[in-house]
Amino acid sequence: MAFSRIRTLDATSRGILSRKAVVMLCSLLAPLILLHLLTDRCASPSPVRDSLRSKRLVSERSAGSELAGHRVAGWAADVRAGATVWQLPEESPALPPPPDLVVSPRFAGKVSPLGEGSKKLPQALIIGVKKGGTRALLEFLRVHPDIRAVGAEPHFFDRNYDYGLGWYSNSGLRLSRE
Ligand SMILES: Nc1ncnc2c1ncn2[C@@H]1O[C@H](COP(=O)(O)OS(=O)(=O)O)[C@@H](OP(=O)(O)O)[C@H]1O
Repeated sequence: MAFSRIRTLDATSRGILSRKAVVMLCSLLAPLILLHLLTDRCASPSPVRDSLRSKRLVSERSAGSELAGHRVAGWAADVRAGATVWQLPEESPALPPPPDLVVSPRFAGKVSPLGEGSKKLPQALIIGVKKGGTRALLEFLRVHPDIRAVGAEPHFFDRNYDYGLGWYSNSGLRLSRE
């Protein structure tokens, strides 16, 4: 009698346990599947970006050379890498007109002791997180007589990359000395 009661209890607890296991498994799998779907969605290519970056151009290192149309010859990245791959836009029909660079009133007119120069791509970039002290670094570097620094942050890599190097080099900034 007592033995059969124990067997009945065991069967019941086994059922409860298996149901709990199924529920736990589902609650573990559901967020994983959701995460997978979300990451897939984020990683899916943008049609605009794809159409803009369909053309690739390998530029060889050539210090001091200038950008001519879609032909890129040399830049600071080349100095480090030896050669770099640029994805240049063939056309930009879907993009809004490129933004004008707005120079902060604090730095307006502060170009460099070198005065105006020709439009060239920069030979060095300052990259940093917000409030990381990049402005202070820029201002220290600007004091050097051989360094010409921009007064506005072009935000080329984070906001305006799709406008291409043409926009970057012709964005109204005189970036380096002739
Ligand atoms: N050397 C040094 N040591 C400690 N802190 C420093 C230094 N140089 C700049 N700062 C502080 O950095 C803040 C500005 O950083 P950013 O120029 O990157 O600002 S911004 O994100 O571009 O607006 C700004 O901080 P806040 O004054 O709190 O805004 C600066 O005071």
